[in-house]
Amino acid sequence: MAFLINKSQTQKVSEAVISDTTEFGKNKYELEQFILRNLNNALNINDESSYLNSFDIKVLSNDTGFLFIPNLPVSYPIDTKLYFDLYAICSGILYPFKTLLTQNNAYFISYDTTNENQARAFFFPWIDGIPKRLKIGNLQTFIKEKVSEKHIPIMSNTVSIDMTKVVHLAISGSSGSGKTHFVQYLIHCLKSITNQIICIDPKLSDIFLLAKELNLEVFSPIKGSNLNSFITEVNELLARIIHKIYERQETLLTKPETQFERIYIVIDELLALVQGSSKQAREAFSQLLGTIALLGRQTNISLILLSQRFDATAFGGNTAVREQINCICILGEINANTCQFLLPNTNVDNIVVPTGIGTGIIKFTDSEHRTHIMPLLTPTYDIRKEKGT
Ligand SMILES: Nc1ncnc2c1ncn2[C@@H]1O[C@H](COP(=O)(O)OP(=O)(O)OP(=O)(O)O)[C@@H](O)[C@H]1O
Repeated sequence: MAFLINKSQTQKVSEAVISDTTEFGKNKYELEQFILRNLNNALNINDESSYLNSFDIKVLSNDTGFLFIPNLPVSYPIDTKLYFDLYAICSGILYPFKTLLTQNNAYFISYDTTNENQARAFFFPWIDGIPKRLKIGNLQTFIKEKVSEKHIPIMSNTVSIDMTKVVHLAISGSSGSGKTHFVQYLIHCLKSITNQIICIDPKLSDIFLLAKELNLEVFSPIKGSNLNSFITEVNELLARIIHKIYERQETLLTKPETQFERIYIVIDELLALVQGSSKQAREAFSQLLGTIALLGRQTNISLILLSQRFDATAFGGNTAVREQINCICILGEINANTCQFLLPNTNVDNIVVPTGIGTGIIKFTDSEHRTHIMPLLTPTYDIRKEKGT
């Protein structure tokens, strides 16, 4: 059957838009046969196929993904390479009916343990359809009705961020890829939950203006001041936050159940902050940021970091910060180069990323879910319209 493309996903890619997605993909049996047929043709495993009963496909009844079940003995290794070969074939053929969630490693689960030949399977989690952009008419009404700390909607088809599980968040992307638009949305949402948002805007630009408008604490360089004086001011702020962390840790010693109000620290354009500053100021910044990154989880202090490029320089040389970030958004061009620092060891080649402004990929990691990566389209909203300008 020919694939039909969902109109909302084509954006500027093609004018030759066909009709909306059909119902294909809703029928479990039809999907299983479709995947089997394609694997029999495309999978290179010593001429083994489902016709020889060498493997089977099962779509989960709750529509969270499908299983590849090898039927032993088989002549092919059941290893990470096979997992990613299957992923590469299926992510393409399932578009636009399902979006496979990229994994870092082969996702093994046990299947029929009463039969040693089918006791294991590969799991390929997916979301139904393709991620769709959230188009918000009135941001304030939307926030009132839909946003809570546990649920910040990111895309339609129910993709949302649970900020109670996000320890630290990073947004990267080249200039004009939509970082500011996205973080402004997050700040608006977070403001409806807490006033404990501190913004640092080395560019004295959009984040500074938004923070002023929302009455948030904000730090920006004063016109004419040198870079060192600004990073020193930021270092003083971070030292103050670390003091707060230690206070909270002390409280936890005697009252371990204490729930602290989360404090968000938004830092726009990390590179602009560290570049050009003295080595001493940069090292102090790197140590302070590292301490907050490490101790923030326990004490409810979250970093929201933006940068055109993340690398060791952006963190002032302290790559330990990266290990603490559990929600990563990369906007703009997605390739091994743009992803190598934030997503090392991840093959992003087969992720079908939508084109256009405010698109890219998002990776979640939390204690309940396995790490997965999915295409991202950031929400569209128009604040000016609401202000009537
Ligand atoms: N999801 C979106 N929907 C509609 N417009 C968007 C979206 N994301 C970004 N834009 C628009 O694209 C333009 C560039 O976005 P933005 O300023 O956020 O990029 P940026 O990555 O922050 O760039 P820079 O690093 O230069 O500040 C802006 O006009 C913004 O309003």
